[in-house]
Amino acid sequence: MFSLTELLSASTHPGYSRPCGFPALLLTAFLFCRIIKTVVKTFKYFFGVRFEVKGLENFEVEGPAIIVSNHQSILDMMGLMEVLPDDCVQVGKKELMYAGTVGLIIYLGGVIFINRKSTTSAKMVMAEVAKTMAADKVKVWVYPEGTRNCTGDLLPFKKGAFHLAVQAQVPVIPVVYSSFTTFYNPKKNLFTSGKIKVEVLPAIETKGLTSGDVSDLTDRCFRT
Ligand SMILES: CCCCCCCCCCCCCC(=O)SCCNC(=O)CCNC(=O)[C@H](O)C(C)(C)COP(=O)(O)OP(=O)(O)OC[C@H]1O[C@@H](n2cnc3c(N)ncnc32)[C@H](O)[C@@H]1OP(=O)(O)O
Ligand SMILES: CCCCCCCC/C=C\CCCCCCCC(=O)OC[C@@H](O)COP(=O)(O)O
Repeated sequence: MFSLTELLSASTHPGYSRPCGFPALLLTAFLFCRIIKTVVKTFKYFFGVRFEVKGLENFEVEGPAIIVSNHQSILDMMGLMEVLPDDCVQVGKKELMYAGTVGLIIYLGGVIFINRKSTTSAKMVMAEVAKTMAADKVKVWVYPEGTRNCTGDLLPFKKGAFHLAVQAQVPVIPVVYSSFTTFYNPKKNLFTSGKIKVEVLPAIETKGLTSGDVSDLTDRCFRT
């Protein structure tokens, strides 16, 4: 069994690709996130993007949880910095790790990388996370659409996040970003000033649910 700390550092996990020996532990992630949050929060004024955050109290559930949110573009990451709990790691595609400086930031920020091209490997990593997130007392943020989508609508949810919640028997907390379509051009990656609403919704319990309930749980979260 691998702890989250191991998953974030020099894992020898067969389905997990993180260069060995690089000390990106949870504490590093925590400290690093603090720095990035401060920088991004300062820069948002320069970019003219404003945020209206609601429901932050819904993060105050006891113990770990799975957070799921929609994912429209890199702009989400600015909103993320407004709400990201200190005790939270994120799940991301492994290609991000190789994205130069951004990859390094993401790596140090404590992202758990999955290989979307290998269902078996992605499931294996998520199963390890499910086993250890309680001991590590962390929340795990997953983008259940599995890719960026800037149409103003939601893509169907993939079920990994919900399997994870059921396996770990932890609540799911949905987070919703309002649509960027009015001020963001995804093709050119350009945006004008605008306001983004970010709402943290009440937790959905999974205690007592089994793998047979995952589809219903996925639908329920999709509809909220
Ligand atoms: C502040 C510091 C800064 C640092 C931070 C900066 C920000 C960084 C932010 C980074 C942002 C990064 C943002 C990003 O990078 S977003 C992209 C990466 N994230 C994701 O892809 C997450 C969402 N994807 C999933 O959950 C997928 O389901 C996975 C990837 C797991 C598999 O997808 P795949 O397409 O291969 O397969 P499938 O979904 O058709 O599923 C196939 C079958 O398997 C079942 N199944 C699925 N999972 C599990 C499981 N765990 N245990 C048991 N079973 C499981 C499932 O029910 C289905 O069976 P059935 O139901 O049909 O019978
Ligand atoms: C000029 C823009 C200013 C935006 C401010 C960004 C805030 C900086 C904070 C953190 C460091 C950068 C993190 C960038 C993370 C990008 C994550 C991302 O968007 O990955 C795409 C992936 O999910 C899905 O990939 P595909 O849509 O399937 O391919």
